[in-house]
Amino acid sequence: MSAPPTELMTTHTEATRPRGEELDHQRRAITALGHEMRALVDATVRTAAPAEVLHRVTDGVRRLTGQLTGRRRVRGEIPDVDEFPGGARMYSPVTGPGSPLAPPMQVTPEDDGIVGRCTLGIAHEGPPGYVHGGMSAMLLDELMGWACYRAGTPAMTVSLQMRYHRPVPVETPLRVFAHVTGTEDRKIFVAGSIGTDEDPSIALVTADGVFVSPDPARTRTLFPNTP
Ligand SMILES: CCCCCCCCCC(=O)SCCNC(=O)CCNC(=O)[C@H](O)C(C)(C)COP(=O)(O)OP(=O)(O)OC[C@H]1O[C@@H](n2cnc3c(N)ncnc32)[C@H](O)[C@@H]1OP(=O)(O)O
Repeated sequence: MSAPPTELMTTHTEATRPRGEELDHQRRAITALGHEMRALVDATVRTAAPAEVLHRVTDGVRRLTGQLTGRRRVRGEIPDVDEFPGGARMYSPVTGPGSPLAPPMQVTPEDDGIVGRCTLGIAHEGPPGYVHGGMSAMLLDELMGWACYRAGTPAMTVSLQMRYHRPVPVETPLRVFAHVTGTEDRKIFVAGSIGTDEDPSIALVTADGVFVSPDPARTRTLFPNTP
């Protein structure tokens, strides 16, 4: 019998999902590769190497990509190493230690809200020396989503109003903050800000968001692979 098309394959069953030591081992390996990939991204956007070197590196990277074989995750599939919603997301573009795109931001609950810490690099630059405005929105959107989850209501952004007061420096430890300011039925109102770790009292960027907790039927349609 031939193998089913990749897009029809299901995720691992509960019985085959890695646990304990095996899960830790897999997550450490994912984190190590993510770390090296971020170093590669940083080197890629900084280098002034001549074209011959870039061509040689391109060939090497293509060979490495070819080694990442095995079954490939398909759209909507929740990785076996993740806990969704509200737990580890190894490949999140914001918090995922396995993502070459993520800073990654470390998230810690605090009494009055939720805090994210990260340092962005030149790969995240907009104006020279400063963070791209879309990156600031991405950090805040993610952390404001965490604030909703922490308040007991996983929710999705329906509106995010950004205010850019001062430019956010790259290569500088940042403190992102989010807290729920109110709720109204399925709507959650969240405020957020970005400052530097050194002087978090100066808000460089602030945001007001409206999040909506989808009703159960909508959640099942949007996330059919959620346990
Ligand atoms: C579930 C947890 C997942 C967490 C993952 C991490 C998330 C990180 C943050 C994100 O990046 S989320 C990704 C970006 N957001 C989206 O893709 C959401 C796209 N929007 C939708 O899919 C639907 O709008 C949604 C499922 C969220 C809600 O659809 P529903 O059909 O359940 O709700 P409905 O449209 O009836 O709206 C509910 C209420 O919100 C109100 N509303 C909708 N859009 C609004 C808006 N833009 N501003 C203010 N209020 C708004 C709407 O008027 C209504 O108010 P009332 O009940 O008082 O009438």
